[in-house]
Amino acid sequence: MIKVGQGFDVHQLVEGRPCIIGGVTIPYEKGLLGHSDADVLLHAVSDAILGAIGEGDIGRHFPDTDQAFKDADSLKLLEQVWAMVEKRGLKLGNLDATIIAQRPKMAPYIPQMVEVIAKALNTDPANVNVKATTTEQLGFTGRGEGIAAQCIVCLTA
Ligand SMILES: Nc1ccn([C@@H]2O[C@H](COP(=O)(O)O)[C@@H](O)[C@H]2O)c(=O)n1
Ligand SMILES: C[C@@]1(CO)OP(=O)(O)OP(=O)(O)OC[C@H]1O
Repeated sequence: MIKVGQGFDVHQLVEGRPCIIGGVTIPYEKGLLGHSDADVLLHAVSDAILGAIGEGDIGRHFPDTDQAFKDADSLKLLEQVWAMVEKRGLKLGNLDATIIAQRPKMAPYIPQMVEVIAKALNTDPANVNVKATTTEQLGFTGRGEGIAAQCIVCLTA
């Protein structure tokens, strides 16, 4: 049995916030704005997993109206999402994600992001692929106003 899900998220880039992507704090002049730590990649990963198991999205499980999730560590949220998968006796087949950002340069931090995500999902890093693209200076990502991420996951019995 195979279950697939996809996730997509966007957060605004603003001054005075840390830039946390894939559980890694990236040195940059701006950071992502959100109710939680706004880790756009971990949110896309969480939504893909929730989609695969038919459990809606992270907003349903961790509402942004709940002070409990103010500045929440998105890695902890992902761990809670993954516990729902393990409860169903499923494991990760593979995961593929894309960060859409003009800047900062993600490549130096991607190996660490892969390690973080693989550990949270109790899997070999070989099953986790993270990549990045600019939008060639087009649109909100190209203007550096925000960062987007998308993810697809495959879960197996
Ligand atoms: N924020 C980013 C964006 C891209 N990369 C890497 O650069 C390569 C070229 O990007 P294009 O948008 O011109 O295709 C891309 O394949 C990534 O490896 C990055 O590290 N950080
Ligand atoms: C993660 C949550 C948690 O409060 O907050 P945000 O950081 O605002 O992130 P978003 O992707 O907009 O939606 C999910 C929220 O529930």
